Amino acid sequence: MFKIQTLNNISVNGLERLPRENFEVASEIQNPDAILVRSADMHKLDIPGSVKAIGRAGAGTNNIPVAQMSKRGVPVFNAPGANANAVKELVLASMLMASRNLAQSLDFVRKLDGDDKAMHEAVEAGKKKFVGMELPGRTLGVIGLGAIGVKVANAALELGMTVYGYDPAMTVQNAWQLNSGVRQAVSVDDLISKSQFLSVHVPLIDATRGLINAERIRLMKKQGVILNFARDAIVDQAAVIEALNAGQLYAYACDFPSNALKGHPRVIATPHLGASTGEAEDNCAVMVADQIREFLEQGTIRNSVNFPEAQMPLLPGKTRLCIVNENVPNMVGQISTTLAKHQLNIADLLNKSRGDLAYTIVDLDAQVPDVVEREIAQIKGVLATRTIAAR
Ligand SMILES: NC(=O)C1=CN([C@@H]2O[C@H](COP(=O)(O)OP(=O)(O)OC[C@H]3O[C@@H](n4cnc5c(N)ncnc54)[C@H](O)[C@@H]3O)[C@@H](O)[C@H]2O)C=CC1
Ligand SMILES: O=C(O)C(=O)COP(=O)(O)O
Repeated sequence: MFKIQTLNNISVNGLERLPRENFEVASEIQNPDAILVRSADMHKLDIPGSVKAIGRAGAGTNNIPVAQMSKRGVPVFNAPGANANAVKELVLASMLMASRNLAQSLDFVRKLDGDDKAMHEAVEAGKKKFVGMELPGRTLGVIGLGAIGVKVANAALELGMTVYGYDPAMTVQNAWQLNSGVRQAVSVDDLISKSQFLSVHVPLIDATRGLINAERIRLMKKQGVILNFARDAIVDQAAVIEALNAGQLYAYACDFPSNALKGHPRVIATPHLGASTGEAEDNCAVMVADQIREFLEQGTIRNSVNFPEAQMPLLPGKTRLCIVNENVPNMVGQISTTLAKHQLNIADLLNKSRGDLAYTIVDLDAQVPDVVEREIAQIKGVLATRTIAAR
C-alpha cells in the first residue's frame, strides 16, 4: 500500500487514478511515499525521508525545492501542457479587458444609480471615458514559447495581431505547434522594442527573476500593455506602477495581486486563476497521478523536471531494482559487480542520465536480498535505491 499526501485540493478525477486497493490518499498522513501538490509552498516544509516522489498537478515547480530533492534522489513530476489552454484563454480575456477598458467600465456600471432614464443618460455621457483600442495590426511579443506561449502566440495571430516570439531553448515539439506566421525576435530587448503588447510565459528561475524591469519597459512602444500570467517576480512591480503612472504603459494585467497593485485604476488582477478550470484541473491531476503511480509501482519516469525519461516494461516474475546516482563514471560497473558477487543475473537494464543525475533500472530473475540493496546504497555516489518485488 502506497501513502499519498495531498498538499492542495487535487481533482477527484485524478485521485481516482490511484486505486484504493493500492493507494491511501489523504491530506494528513504519516510517512507518505509521495506528495501531490499545486501551488502550496514546499520550500519551508520538512519533507519526510519516506517521500520517494513529488507530483505537481500543474506546470510551475518554483514552489518545490527541486534541487534539494535531486540531492535526495527524489524525482519531481509536473503536467506539461495540461493547463495551457486554460491559461491561454485567460490571457486572451485579459488582453481584451485591457484594450477595451472592461474592468474600469464594469466598475462604472456597478456604481450607477437612479432610475433607468438617469442611468441611460449617465451611460451615454460616461462611455467616452472608456474608449479603447482594437487588436488587429498591433504587435504582441511573447517571451517563452512553451506550452502556453505557443498557444497565446497562435491565438493572437488569429486575432489579426502581428506576433513576435522569443525563446532560446524552444523544444522541437513546440516549434512544430507554432504558426509559421509568428516572427522570431533575436533577443528579449529586440522583442520588447517591437511590442506594444507583451506576454511572458517563462518559468520563475534565477534567469527570469525581474526579467521585465524599468529599462525594458522603456523599450516598449508607447501605451503598452504587459500581461503576466507566469509568476509575479518575473515582472518588476514598482517599475510597472511607475510606467503606468507616467502613461508609458496603458495597462498591466496579471494573475498575481499584491498590495502595491491593489486599487490601481490601470491594473487588472485576477486571483491566480490561470489554471482554474474544471478541464485544466482534471488534465493536470490525471496526468500527474498516472506518472506518480507508474513511478511507485514500476519505477518508470515520465515528465519529471529533474530526472531523465526512463521507460522499461516490468515483466511478470522479475524483481526490479531502481537506483539514483550521481552522473559519474563507473556507477553501472559497480552496481553490476555487486549483483554478480551475489550471483544475481541481470535480465534487463536501463541507464539514463540528465545533468548531474543518473537513473538505473535493473530487472533481475531472482529476488534481491536486503543486503544487496544495502551494499548498492553504500556505493559512493548512490543517492537512493528501491526494490520493486516481483509479481
Ligand atoms: N497563472 C497560472 O495559473 C499558470 C502559470 N503558469 C506559469 O507559466 C509558466 C510557463 O508554463 P508552460 O508554458 O506550461 O511551461 P513550458 O515549460 O512549456 O514553457 C516555458 C518556456 O519558457 C522558455 N524559457 C525559459 N527561460 C527563458 C528565458 N529566459 N527567455 C525566454 N524563454 C525562456 C523555455 O525554453 C520553455 O519553452 C510556468 O512555469 C508557470 O510559472 C503555468 C500554468 C498556470
Ligand atoms: O500550473 C501552474 O504553474 C500554475 O500556476 C497553476 O497553479 P494552481 O495549480 O492553480 O495552483
